[in-house]
Amino acid sequence: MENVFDYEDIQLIPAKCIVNSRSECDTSVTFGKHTFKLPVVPANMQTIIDEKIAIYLAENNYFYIMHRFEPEKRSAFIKDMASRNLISSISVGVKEEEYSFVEELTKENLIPDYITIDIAHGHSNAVINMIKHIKKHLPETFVIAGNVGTPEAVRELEHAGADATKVGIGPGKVCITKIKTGFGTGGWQLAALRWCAKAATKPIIADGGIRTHGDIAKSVRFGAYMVMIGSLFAGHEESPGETIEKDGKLYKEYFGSASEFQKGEKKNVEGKKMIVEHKGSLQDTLVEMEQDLQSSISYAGGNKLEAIRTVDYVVVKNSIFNGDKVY
Ligand SMILES: NC(=O)C1=CN([C@@H]2O[C@H](COP(=O)(O)OP(=O)(O)OC[C@H]3O[C@@H](n4cnc5c(N)ncnc54)[C@H](OP(=O)(O)O)[C@@H]3O)[C@@H](O)[C@H]2O)C=CC1
Ligand SMILES: Nc1nc2c(ncn2[C@@H]2O[C@H](COP(=O)(O)O)[C@@H](O)[C@H]2O)c(=O)[nH]1
Repeated sequence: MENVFDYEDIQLIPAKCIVNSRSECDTSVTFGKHTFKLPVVPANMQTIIDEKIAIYLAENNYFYIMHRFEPEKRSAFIKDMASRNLISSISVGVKEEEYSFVEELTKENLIPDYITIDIAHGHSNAVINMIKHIKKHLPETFVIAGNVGTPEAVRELEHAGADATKVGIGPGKVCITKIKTGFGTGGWQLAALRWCAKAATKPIIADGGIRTHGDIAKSVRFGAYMVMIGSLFAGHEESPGETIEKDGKLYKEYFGSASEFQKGEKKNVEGKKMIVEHKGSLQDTLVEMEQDLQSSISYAGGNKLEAIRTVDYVVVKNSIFNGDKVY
């Protein structure tokens, strides 16, 4: 495999500006039947999203994916979102009870707009069978399947009926898959995204490893239609979980979906728990993300997100921050 690189190793090359103000640049993206303000989705993790945040995001035209760790709440959630005339977007696993859950949704005529199959190793028959099951019972629902890290996996999941695939095994901030198993796209996530995008005929979500807003533009350049982000969304006022005070500073917890803390047992643990600095309001971060992405579009020499997809780039091997801290 040639050209292995990650976010840190790449700089996009500016093209002649065609706008008079960054505010003229349009960051919106169409994903499935809907158009959203940003090509960004907060990770479907329990310390990143809850019902209240989902409503806020949907009301304000941002894409969201509800996590699957309170399975009994999902039907009521879909009903509630429908009663508010908002999109519904949920996650499922692949265990036996999830098959019955999908069938129940059909019986109750609860049709989610989006379902994400949220599994660590998505290149598997378990995921292929679940895609087929959802497409059989809920044919109108847009199915996102993952996670994967190879073109073969993207092709197989698309062939099974997935409407989008999610790329990223091991690059996450609270991930320890790379350490515990020796496998994954950690350290070369951006190159893996590029590799997968070349094979994809449907949209790809880049998942994990985003550390700066510029990484969103880089993901778009290398083939992402959506970018899933955990750690940058953790620690906000609205984020689920307790605020912790330590040495006079405020923090919030962020834990992996495969952490011992999430699982409640020490079995196949591939995630950890950490605390992150309290960041203020989610809305401020979303606005800053939009402004930064508008600026990226202007540097790409366009006024729409599409302009970023074709910009030139250079590989600067781990040197773009010159040893500086990111912020
Ligand atoms: N993006 C990433 O890099 C990663 C993300 N995660 C997140 O952690 C959460 C838990 O993930 P996951 O463990 O898949 O979900 P589950 O714990 O729900 O497991 C789903 C099913 O798949 C089986 N399974 C899980 N991993 C493997 C594997 N490597 N090979 C064969 N079978 C497997 C499990 O059986 P059994 O447990 O008996 O093996 C179980 O039956 C998810 O939210 C996922 O997104 C976890 C790791 C990596
Ligand atoms: N290996 C693990 N990966 C995990 C776990 N929980 C979540 N995730 C993945 O991380 C991203 C978020 O990454 P970030 O760099 O933006 O913080 C998330 O969307 C999942 O794909 C876990 O326990 N283990």
